[in-house]
Amino acid sequence: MRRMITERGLVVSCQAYEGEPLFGPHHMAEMAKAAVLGGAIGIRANGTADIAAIKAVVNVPVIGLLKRRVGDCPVYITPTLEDACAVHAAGADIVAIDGTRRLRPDGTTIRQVVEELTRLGVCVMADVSTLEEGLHAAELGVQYISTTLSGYTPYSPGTNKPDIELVRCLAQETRLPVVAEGRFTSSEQMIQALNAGAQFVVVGSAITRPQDITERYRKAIEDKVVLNS
Ligand SMILES: CC(=O)N[C@H](C=O)[C@@H](O)[C@H](O)[C@H](O)COP(=O)(O)O
Repeated sequence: MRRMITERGLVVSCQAYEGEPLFGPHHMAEMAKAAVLGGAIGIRANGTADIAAIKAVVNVPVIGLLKRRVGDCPVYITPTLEDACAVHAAGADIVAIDGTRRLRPDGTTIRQVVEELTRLGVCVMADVSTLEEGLHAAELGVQYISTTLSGYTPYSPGTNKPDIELVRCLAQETRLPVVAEGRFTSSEQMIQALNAGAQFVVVGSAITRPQDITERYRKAIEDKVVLNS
C-alpha cells in the first residue's frame, strides 16, 4: 500500500553520491532508520537500490527519485517516464520528478510525464524552482509541489539560504501541499518555512552528509579563530 504524507513536520533526505563514504543502500537504510528514530515523518531517497533498502526497514512514507544526467540535458531529477516508473516499482510512495517546463532528455514534456503517471495512479511530487512552475505543475494534477530546484535553475534566485518566499507564494496561490526543500541548515529556518505554509520540510545535507556538517563546523572555526600563528 502506497502512503501519502499527510502530517506536518520533518522529512529527512538520505542521499549519498558515488565516491562518498556513505554511498550505498546499506548506509542509506541505516541513516533512514536513525532519522525515523529521531522523529522524521518521511524519507526522501535517490535511486532504486536505496529506495528498496529503505522501504524494507522503515515504516514511514518514502519519496523516491532517480538522479540521472543524460548528455547536457539540464533535467536530472527523475528525468523520464521510465525513470519515474522504476522509482515507483522500487516501492516509493511518492515519486519526485523535475517539475520545470524544460524538455526531458527524451524530448517529452512534463505534461506528458504527469499525465501518464496520473493514469498509472502514481503519486507525484513536482520539484520546481519558481512560482510559475509550481502553478503549472499544480494545473497538471501533481499531488505535491516542492521548492527543491529553487537556486538550481539558471533563472531562479541563487543564494545559500532556503527559499522561504517561494514557499509562502506557493502556499498562498495553490491548494496543494507545499514542500519546503533545499539548503535548510537550522531548525529556525524550518519553523519559518512551516509558518510560511509548508506542509513539511525536507532536510538533507545538514542531517545526512557528515562531511558537509564537519566542513561547516571547521569553516566556522577558520572564520572566527586564529588557529596557527
Ligand atoms: C537540487 C537537488 O538536486 N536536490 C536533491 C534532491 O533530491 C538533493 O541533492 C538535496 O540534497 C535535497 O534536495 C535536500 O536538500 P539539502 O541537501 O540542501 O537539504
